[in-house]
Order: sequence, then structure tokens, then C-alpha cells
Amino acid sequence: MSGIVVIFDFDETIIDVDSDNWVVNELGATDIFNQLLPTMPWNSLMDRMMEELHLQGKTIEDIEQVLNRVPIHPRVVPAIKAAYALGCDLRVVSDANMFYIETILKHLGIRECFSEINTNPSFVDEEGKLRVLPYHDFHKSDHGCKLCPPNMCKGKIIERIQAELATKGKKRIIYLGDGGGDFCPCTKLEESDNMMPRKDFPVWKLICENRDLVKAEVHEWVDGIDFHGILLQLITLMEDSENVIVDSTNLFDCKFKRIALRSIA
Ligand SMILES: Cc1ncc(C[n+]2csc(CCOP(=O)(O)O)c2C)c(N)n1
Ligand SMILES: [Mg+2]
Repeated sequence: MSGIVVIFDFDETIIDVDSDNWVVNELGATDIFNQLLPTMPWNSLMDRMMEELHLQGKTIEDIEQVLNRVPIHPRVVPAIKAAYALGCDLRVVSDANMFYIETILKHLGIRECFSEINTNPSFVDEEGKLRVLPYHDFHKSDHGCKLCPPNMCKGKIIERIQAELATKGKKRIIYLGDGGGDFCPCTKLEESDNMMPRKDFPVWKLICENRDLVKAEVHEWVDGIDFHGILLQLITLMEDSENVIVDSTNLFDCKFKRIALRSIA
């Protein structure tokens, strides 16, 4: 086991679209989705959209088939398999839902690479309808974070993971994400952690505008080629820097690799 935990956002990070929009659009429910969007929070809207699809005769198998052909860059699965093979602890933190994520990861043959999936719970009810629930029950209590949507504060999830890691000795985090919801967790990372925001996506813009709020090293990525290249380079570099104390000859190699990485100043 390496001392590295890699935390992945899901939509527009592991897969190349928003899974919610993908299912709605592919099953022909875009118009009703657009009508309902201004009237309720996203997470409640997804539960409602699953009801609409059920009423239109769409089955759970139809949803599975659509999820199984979701766009993903060909380098992403090899990157995840390689990070797992190198002994990293891989986790998902996503505002999609458990049914979508597990269906896609199983189809890609990488479900077992992940030790944990933190997302909105979902289940198939007795009528065969997919139900989507909030990660935090915002009807019961407010998570109190002003940056995040009411159903999920990814920063709270990172703090829980950090507390767990603190009990297991020193572990370093690499976080990959794209969305506005990935900014709060990124502000919780330490100097020795690495943040990989997707270039020109909301979290990248928020980091550029609030550079002082982010202590972690920042490495932007554009596509699956970067996802693969930068992630594996960072894992190697972080492992090297752990070995530096026992083998100082690694130091030059380590510095050289650091220069080779693309960073946001
Ligand atoms: C303008 C606008 N309205 C609503 C949303 C909400 N939203 C869209 S896809 C998604 C799932 C993200 O999953 P993951 O955390 O895996 O990326 C969420 C919560 C948004 N992003 N932008
Ligand atoms: Mg995302």
C-alpha cells in the first residue's frame, strides 16, 4: 500500500459528461427537465426526473443501457487501473448517485479499484422506479457550508477522510475534479497534497480567483491524456519524495520531475 489517497469527482472527471444530463437527454426527457429545473434543487429534480421516466415507460434496464455507453476518454480507465496497481487508495466523491456510478464503474470493470464511493444514495423501489436521495438530509439539518449545495458538502466528506487518515499515519491526497462543488474540498487540502482541477471548468476558475484559499499544489489537466500523465507522474513523485529521506540521490530526479509538471503559479 502506498501512502497516497486519490479522490476522484465523477461527472466530467472520470466520465466526460454529467451523468444526470446524459440519462435525461438520451431517454428523451430534456423538455420536462428544462421546465422543472428552475423549480427545485438539482438533487430533488433528479428524483423527480426518474419518476417522469418511469411514467413514460422507461425501465431500469433502459437507464442501465444508456449508462453503459457514457462517453469516457480511453486513457482514464488505464490511469485508474495503474494508480490502483501502484497501491494507491482510490475513492469517489460525487454529487451524482450510487446507482449511476456503480453501474458505470462495474461496466468499465473498475468498481473493485475503489475503496469507497461517497455520493447521493439511490435505490430501485417496488415499482421498478429509481429513487435518488440527498447525501445529507437537508430537511433534517443544514450542513452549514455556504459554498456547497444543500444535499452535499464535499468539504465535509474530505474532512471525514482526513480524520480517518490521521489515525492511520501520514497519508497524502491527490484530488481530481471539475465542478463548483469541488472547490470547498480543495480548500481543505494541505500543502503536501495535490489538487488537479480540470482546466477552464468551474473549479479551475474558482481556484484561479481564490489562489490564497488553496494550500495544496495545483496541477491543471485538460483531457484524459493529462489525467493519465499528470496523475501517474504525481504518484511517482510523491512516492519518490517519501523515499528522499532514506535515499538522497533521488532528490535531483524528484526536482526534475516537479519542473516537468504543469502547474498553476
Ligand atoms: C448550472 C448548474 N446547475 C446545476 C448543477 C448541478 N449538477 C449538474 S451535474 C451534477 C452532478 C455532479 O456530479 P459530480 O460531483 O460527480 O461532478 C450536478 C450536481 C450544475 N453543476 N451547474
Ligand atoms: Mg464533476
